[in-house]
Amino acid sequence: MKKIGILGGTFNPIHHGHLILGQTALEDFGLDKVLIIPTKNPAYKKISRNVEIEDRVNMVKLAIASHPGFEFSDIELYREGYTYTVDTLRKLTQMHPDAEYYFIMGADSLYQIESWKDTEQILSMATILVASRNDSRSALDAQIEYIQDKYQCSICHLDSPDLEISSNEIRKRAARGQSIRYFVPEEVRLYIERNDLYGTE
Ligand SMILES: Nc1ncnc2c1ncn2[C@@H]1O[C@H](COP(=O)(O)OP(=O)(O)OP(=O)(O)O)[C@@H](O)[C@H]1O
Ligand SMILES: O=C(O)c1ccc[n+]([C@@H]2O[C@H](COP(=O)([O-])O)[C@@H](O)[C@H]2O)c1
Repeated sequence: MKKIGILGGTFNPIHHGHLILGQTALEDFGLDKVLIIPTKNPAYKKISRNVEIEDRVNMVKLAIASHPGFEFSDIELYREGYTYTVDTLRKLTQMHPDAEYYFIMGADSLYQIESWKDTEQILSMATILVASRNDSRSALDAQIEYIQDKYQCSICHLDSPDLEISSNEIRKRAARGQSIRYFVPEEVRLYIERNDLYGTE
């Protein structure tokens, strides 16, 4: 049975925190591949600086181009209305009913997961792999236990290096004129600069 990882995100922009998270999941859980899925229209989050979905997609494609274990997926790009994970998982399980799905996330997402649409359904269709994000390990363990007990689902801790990198910080650095070199892959940095995505407001 194929083991498929899913790494969804706003990716505004994609950065090394995302890539190392996906790579750790791929390796530590013996996944066959990780689908990198840009979220087109999040219900819960404004797209800062109104960066177009085309730019977020282009940056994802540049970031993962050389990695055979990562696969870009457009599954959320052609859906009307808000983008929900439950719809993505339903579609994937319909298309490949014989695969096992692993939804990869940082701790902030697990703390929010009960506010997501159809949490219980999501947790019945995928195993969650969660990494801490410079937060307390004991608080994350408590959240894992709470969600597992409440929904009788499977959540595994992902032992990924804690990298204090966020898209928000990258946008702020770029707007202040600070370098974002090494926060993102070089091709992504050049794309951001060429298209002045986060330049001074
Ligand atoms: N440095 C990181 N370490 C671990 N997980 C991360 C890291 N950055 C992002 N993630 C996870 O990747 C997924 C997609 O994240 P997203 O695209 O929102 O990036 P972000 O850096 O959190 O963005 P923003 O700063 O704009 O909120 C989320 O589950 C998030 O928790
Ligand atoms: O389905 C939902 O209700 C839902 C609510 C918040 C986040 N998500 C998903 O969680 C992933 C990370 O989201 P974000 O906001 O951290 O970029 C991405 O795939 C989102 O579509 C999904």
